[in-house]
Amino acid sequence: MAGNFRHLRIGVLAFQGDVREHIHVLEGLGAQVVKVRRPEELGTVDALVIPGGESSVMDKLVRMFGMQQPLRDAIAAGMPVFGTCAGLIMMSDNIVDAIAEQESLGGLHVDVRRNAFGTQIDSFEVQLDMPGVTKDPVPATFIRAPIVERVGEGVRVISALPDGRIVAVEQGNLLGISFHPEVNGDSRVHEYFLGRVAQYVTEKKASI
Ligand SMILES: NC(=O)CC[C@H](N)C(=O)O
Repeated sequence: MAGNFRHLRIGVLAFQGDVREHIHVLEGLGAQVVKVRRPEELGTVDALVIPGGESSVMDKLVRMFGMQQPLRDAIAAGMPVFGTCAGLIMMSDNIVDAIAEQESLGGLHVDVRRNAFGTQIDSFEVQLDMPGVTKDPVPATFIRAPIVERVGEGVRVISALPDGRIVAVEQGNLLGISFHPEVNGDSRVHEYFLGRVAQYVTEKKASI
């Protein structure tokens, strides 16, 4: 394992979705992990993971628990956030096919399309190049996955499928990925994120 992440306190937004899988990978990398459902819990973490699941349900729960504004504030304040699949949808400024009343948190300047590969049968796994994130390709599992249809200012495309569809982006401290790096027993994408968080925490301390 490359970094030492013991000093990092990582929140996983724990309303819905594959919370447990993310916790497993993050703890395996040595980070302290807490489930986040309340503003007080969000206030204790260095960074946040928004898991995969169902974005419309997650959105409802986020609003019901009074977490929409605190999460928007945290993103605006520069907190590193890593969203996978539904998590990417939650971070996006615009959901082109949002279901009625569905809102996102926004912050990540992209347009995203939900279920872009069709329905459940269109779950698949590929080996994906992620230059700048990992040296070798990562196994990427797509489950009713979204794609990024437009990237705005300051957004870097990290990975695209061979046909050009964008499946991973980064904008400052925000990392959004269409697939599920937490389900393959491969922790390299999380390790990359924790490396970014470590850098952020060091810079934040230096500026105080
Ligand atoms: N695996 C996933 O997170 C699927 C995302 C789901 N299709 C949504 O719209 O939220």
